[in-house]
Amino acid sequence: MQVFRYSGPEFSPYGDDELVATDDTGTWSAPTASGPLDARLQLPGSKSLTNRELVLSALAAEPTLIRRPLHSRDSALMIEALRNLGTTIEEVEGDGEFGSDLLVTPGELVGSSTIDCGLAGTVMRFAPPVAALSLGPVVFDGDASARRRPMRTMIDALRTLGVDVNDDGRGALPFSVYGTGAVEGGELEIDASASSQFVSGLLLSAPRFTKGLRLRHVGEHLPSMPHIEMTIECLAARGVTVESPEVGVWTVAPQTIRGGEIAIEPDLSNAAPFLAAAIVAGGTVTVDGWPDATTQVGAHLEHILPLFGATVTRGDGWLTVDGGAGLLGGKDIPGIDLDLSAGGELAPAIVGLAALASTPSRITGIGHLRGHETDRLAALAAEINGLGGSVTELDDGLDITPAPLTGGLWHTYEDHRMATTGAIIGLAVPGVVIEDITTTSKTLPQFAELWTQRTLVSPSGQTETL
Ligand SMILES: O=C(O)C1=C[C@@H](OP(=O)(O)O)[C@@H](O)[C@H](O)C1
Ligand SMILES: C=C(OP(=O)(O)O)C(=O)O
Repeated sequence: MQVFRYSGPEFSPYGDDELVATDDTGTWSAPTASGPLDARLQLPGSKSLTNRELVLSALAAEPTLIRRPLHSRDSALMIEALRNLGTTIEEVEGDGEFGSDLLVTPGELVGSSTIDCGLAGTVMRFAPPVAALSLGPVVFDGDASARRRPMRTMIDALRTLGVDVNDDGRGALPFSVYGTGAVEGGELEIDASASSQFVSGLLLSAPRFTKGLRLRHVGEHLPSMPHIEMTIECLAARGVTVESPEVGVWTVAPQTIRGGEIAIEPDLSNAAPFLAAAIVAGGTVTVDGWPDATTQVGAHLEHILPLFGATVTRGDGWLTVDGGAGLLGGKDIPGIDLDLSAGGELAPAIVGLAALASTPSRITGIGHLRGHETDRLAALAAEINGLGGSVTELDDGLDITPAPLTGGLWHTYEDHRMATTGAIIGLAVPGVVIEDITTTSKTLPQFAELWTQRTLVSPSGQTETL
């Protein structure tokens, strides 16, 4: 097995032991695959589950041991945020391949701090209701690009609940939450069409509101429903009942949030580029640790990837994608027509595959991706078109027409999923240079290592083309 290491910024040729070409700025020459894969890998924990469990552990009545959590920028920011609010979080030895377990001991919630949200939607939407429960002012800010992400719904929601919030009127970071140690709660209407995380953030803290919460979504769209289901399931596992008397309405009575021991599933959304690699290079990619039942939207890959001609098999704790000969072996990838409103998080990888398809694709229901790490619709269109592709932006999606792609610089817009989408395309298109592969540290710091060492390793143990 060859060893992953950073090397110079120059693109190609890859020496025998130069698996990854990246420099201090994160520039990375995406490896091309030369033959069918036979890869099997494990992935670190789910960002969405880790950050929910961290919040619930901080709000719980007793300590929680979080097993096999994600260690990444987004989880580190959440840990820091909750520590600032009075929670004790210790790293303890665990059995996971990707770092320590976390022992979370809830404390009295205190304010008087500044919380750095980075670019993490989960931190900027889940932590403000916790700050509202704390005593003292809390300033929320983040990366420059985070100041473009929608926050108005949360700011207005907290104000409606009687919490004093000070912002500059843009409905975005930065803002300050003046917690008084308690939130009364009660009836609340919000428009969560820009992000499901507004619903999740409010539901996570709602059991600690004096009167609980009756939350109604009044907007036209509600994206990412599986993520709301995930929130409800995480609460249920801690003994908290959330009722949904009608679609778009949730009620939570004031209840105790239990601690205990919680194991985090692998991040199935981060499995998407690895599984997509089998469709491009051919052969098989297996992800171990695949849960039998899950609320993670990545589970939908089992049904989405066959639309691109793959055979997907799921067994006891694993999922395999078989791409047959693969695009590189002469097998065409069919285009697809898909409403991805439930799984917007998967869209960049799906669009990456669609850009390599032989027939047109239309991906819709993802207008809210304009408020993700970057305007993902604009970014995907610009980067694929920059390589010679033909992508048109729709109000709520993308039209992708087949066109021959050539190598070039793939900009990443500080977006982890832009980087991994460039890697998918780079498997088939020589000369794709990812502007900054370190953006993957947001949810999968090991991406480049796993991509080169685990995915592109042939049965003989030799790394394909590298
Ligand atoms: O609650 C969560 O953990 C998430 C919800 C979704 O957000 P949106 O509803 O804003 O798309 C998803 O895209 C994001 O990556 C994670
Ligand atoms: C939209 C995403 O992240 P966030 O949690 O920052 O919203 C994502 O990971 O695709």
